[in-house]
Amino acid sequence: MGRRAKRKQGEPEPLTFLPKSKSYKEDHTGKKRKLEREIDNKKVLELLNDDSTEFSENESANESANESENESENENENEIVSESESESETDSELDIEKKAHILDKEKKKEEELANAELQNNIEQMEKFVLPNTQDDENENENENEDNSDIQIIGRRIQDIVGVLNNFNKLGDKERGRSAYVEQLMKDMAVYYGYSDYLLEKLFHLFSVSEAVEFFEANEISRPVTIRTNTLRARRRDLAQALVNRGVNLEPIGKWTKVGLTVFDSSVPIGATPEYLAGHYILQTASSFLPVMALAPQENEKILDMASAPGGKTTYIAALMKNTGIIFANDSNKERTKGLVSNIYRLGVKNTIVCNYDGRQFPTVIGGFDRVLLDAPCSGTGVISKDPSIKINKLEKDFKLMPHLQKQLILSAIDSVDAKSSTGGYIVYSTCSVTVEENEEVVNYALLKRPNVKLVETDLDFGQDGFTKYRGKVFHPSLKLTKRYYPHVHNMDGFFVSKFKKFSNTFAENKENKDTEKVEKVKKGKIDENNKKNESSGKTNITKKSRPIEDELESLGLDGISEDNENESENLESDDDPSEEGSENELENLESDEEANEENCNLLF
Ligand SMILES: C[S@@+](CC[C@H](N)C(=O)[O-])C[C@H]1O[C@@H](n2cnc3c(N)ncnc32)[C@H](O)[C@@H]1O
Repeated sequence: MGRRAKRKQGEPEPLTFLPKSKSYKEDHTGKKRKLEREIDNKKVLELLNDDSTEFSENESANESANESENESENENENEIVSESESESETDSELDIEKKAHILDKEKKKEEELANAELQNNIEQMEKFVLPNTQDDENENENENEDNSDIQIIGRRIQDIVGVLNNFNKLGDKERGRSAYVEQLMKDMAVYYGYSDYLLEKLFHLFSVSEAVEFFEANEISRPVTIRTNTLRARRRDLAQALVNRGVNLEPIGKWTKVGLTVFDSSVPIGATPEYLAGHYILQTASSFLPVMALAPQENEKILDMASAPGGKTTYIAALMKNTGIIFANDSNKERTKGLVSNIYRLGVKNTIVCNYDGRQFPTVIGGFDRVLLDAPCSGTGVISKDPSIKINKLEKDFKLMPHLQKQLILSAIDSVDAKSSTGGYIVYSTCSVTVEENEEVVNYALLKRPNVKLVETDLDFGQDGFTKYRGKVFHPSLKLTKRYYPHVHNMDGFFVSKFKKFSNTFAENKENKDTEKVEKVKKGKIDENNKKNESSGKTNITKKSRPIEDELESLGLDGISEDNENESENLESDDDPSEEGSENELENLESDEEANEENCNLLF
């Protein structure tokens, strides 16, 4: 296990020599932050007044917990509030703006001082020589008897970064920049406790300074965030109820009207009456993004292809106001239990839970208006939550996982009806930041399915996806995909892409189609089924006019309803093709490794 999986007492301080990105610094100011939050709770609630439109009118407000006041009273209250809203908002905004200005000034000053100090350090630094021999190491250790190895490595990381930031002046030209970078990666792998393989993979996503920020951010937990379940509550009412229970919170940011950041709480946030009544779900901020990009509409038919434990499914249901129908699928039967319980708790009534291998979906049911594929992934965006990823993910995983992801993405595309009057969209997301699991998978889908194109995610922040990476060149539209990083956005690392399917056939690109057929024959049964459909010029699309009930009956699935106590048992029927779960699925993929290698090279 990594030596720095969790910072312990006596361990060296975080590497603070680099000016931190704005959002990162803002959100990790500890005690000072907490005091500010306590003063501002009233203002937060005032600012939340405009949330009233969020609540689904279809649901009874009587289901609310303690704050279940008469709904019409609430409506009247809202009207009154909205009359005076602009005035009070302006006042509070002005107040907040003033504070923000003061904070901005302080921050600027701090950054200037930090930069000056950094420059000073660089200038005063003697010419740094890379550690060469064991003797050098021993010498260092003797000089700093009090210091542990890890502290020495920490300091060396700082030194090397200093040199690399001013290589002309401080670097040894003969040895070259790459020798320093190599040493830096070795040291960082030890310091942060990563396998050399993963550290290198992640390191190359960033500039040197940014890489250190990324690895540092992975040592710190992200803020706890919750999503208001608008099927059962308004954010403002929820915030008020939680503040009354001693919870210190504020809206996550302007980009979401349903999210709240919880700074601290005198009650367990996963066991409040509001939680048990389904007014909110604990959900990381970046998990909101794929659903926002999907933009589900009321009365649509939507597939959530890899859905357990249901954070995104239940958000989709809320945006659809419990209308239409969602197929929430997951190949892992065990995990569907959590999905079912979230669906019940949050009052979702438009969702069917099913348990197929997502790669089979086009042979099961098709004709979806939208499909979300929140794909299984290596989890390199959530290392702060699961530090075991630092050493557990092997080279093999970064071949097998993209292989599965590529099969799933084609299946997701084939499950959508391009003729949908309201949709025809596919969102592909992962909580990983590696290029193999993101841009390469999307690029592969574009190549294999010329009947789709990438479109804007409509997410108003995030970094653009890579159009080239370490010698590989992707389709220029990859720029439309979005990347999220812990050190930049103070949320889990995430990737979001959105496709529009504009045709149910893909005869346009004959060359690709032929290549694809050959590969499909290689791959066997599932793809044989697809091939039959393709030769008829169609992807697998169930007629949309067919009543949902018939479709469900033919699948042996009934809707989840409160009347049917045995529902989840029924859903775990024995015709599940993927009982063994994702571990074994990946094992099975090994025989296809050759084909995978081939696919990885198919770049635009
Ligand atoms: C990232 S998690 C999904 C999280 C979920 N979307 C949410 O927001 O709560 C990926 C899921 O994919 C499932 N999975 C793995 N292989 C699959 C496959 N071949 N078909 C369908 N689901 C699969 C895993 O069981 C896991 O629950």
